[in-house]
Amino acid sequence: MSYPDDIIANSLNSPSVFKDSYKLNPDYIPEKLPHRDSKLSELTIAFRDIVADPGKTSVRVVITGRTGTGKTVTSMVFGDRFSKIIREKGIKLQYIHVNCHKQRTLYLITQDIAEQLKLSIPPRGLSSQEVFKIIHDYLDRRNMHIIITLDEFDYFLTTSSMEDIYFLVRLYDELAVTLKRISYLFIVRDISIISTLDKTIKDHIARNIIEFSPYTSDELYDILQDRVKIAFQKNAVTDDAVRFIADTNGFDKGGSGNARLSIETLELSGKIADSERSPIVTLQHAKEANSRINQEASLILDELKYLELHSLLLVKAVINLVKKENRESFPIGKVEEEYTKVCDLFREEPRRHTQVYEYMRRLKLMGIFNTMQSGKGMRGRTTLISLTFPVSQELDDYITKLIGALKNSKQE
Ligand SMILES: Nc1ncnc2c1ncn2[C@@H]1O[C@H](COP(=O)(O)OP(=O)(O)OP(=O)(O)O)[C@@H](O)[C@H]1O
Repeated sequence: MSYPDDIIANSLNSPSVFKDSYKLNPDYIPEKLPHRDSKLSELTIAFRDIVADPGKTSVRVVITGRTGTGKTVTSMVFGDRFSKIIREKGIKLQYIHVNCHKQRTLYLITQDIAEQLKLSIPPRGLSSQEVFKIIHDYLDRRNMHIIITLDEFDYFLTTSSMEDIYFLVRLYDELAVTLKRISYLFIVRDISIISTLDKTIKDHIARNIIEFSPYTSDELYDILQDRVKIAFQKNAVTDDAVRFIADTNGFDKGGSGNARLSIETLELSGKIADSERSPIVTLQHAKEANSRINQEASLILDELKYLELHSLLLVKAVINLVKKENRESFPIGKVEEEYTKVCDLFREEPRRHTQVYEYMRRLKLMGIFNTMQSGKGMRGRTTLISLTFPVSQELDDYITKLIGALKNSKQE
């Protein structure tokens, strides 16, 4: 065979550490969910009113937690199994999962729900309210109940009109029905978005909040070992490699506690091993994969080095808030308040309000801060600030060191 076909054919047939790499894909739903048994149980308890007295109440549950903590996968597994078990008890229940980031408007959400119910809706001319009425009539005719999961609900709350939020959440104030056939599971990354909502909306949502904590390194280790068993050849991944990935991402060791990132690192480690024609995934492969995945984060660390003192104090303020409150975004006023405290701690005179806002604007332009308008459903609109990168103990120490160095150089 001639060049370059020989290379391609050779690589195509070269051995692989993978047995079934699809099982590392984000869309793959694993059979087991280590360390989420208690969440499956909490969800069941929250929704069991549907079984006790079908149609009496519309259950509302909120799942909250950082990215990669298993919110989506756990709710999908729960929905699938719960509806099957309930069906065996003679209650027709369907689980419907809608991603509000993909279906960005109330109209698209209702269309998606109808589609999942295999209900054909005339393509044009009907309002979302009318579509909901058709859905409800359909459920009545079939004597069915549904749990609608609105994943990435933060997006809906921040982009939709007050009217649409009201309608969706307060559904049964608007629809005159005898049996409440629709229950909701709302998934939000940041619970503060709920606490700043109007009381009339909040009361309909925040009755039952289930929190998903970031995974510890031991928890990630178990999750990764499960994937190693199903996705890799026997004995192809060293224990050192798995332990390393679990330790760098474990929340208790200063990582973000993100299972997605950990699985991605495992997959990349395998690809690197394959490209080197190594029959096993070693610690070195895991380290290489980790540094490639974290390259973006290290670019940000580089930028932080060149910040002036008060921008650093602002970054430190947000880090403090993330650690204290275990969430990601904060109203701008709260950040300024924390900044004043940080200044006190470092014996620095805080800058004036307008100057602080100018620093924040620059941090946003540099890609260090993210800003987002709070939802229309919130009392008064405010800007919410978050960091564009995950907080770790290492980062916190690094910023403190940079602040110390700048203060020293000022005194000299
Ligand atoms: N306990 C677990 N056991 C096995 N796999 C898990 C577990 N938790 C999460 N995962 C896997 O980690 C990845 C991320 O999980 P998932 O999408 O559910 O997180 P999430 O909390 O919804 O994240 P985001 O907020 O970014 O949407 C998926 O591939 C999922 O299968």
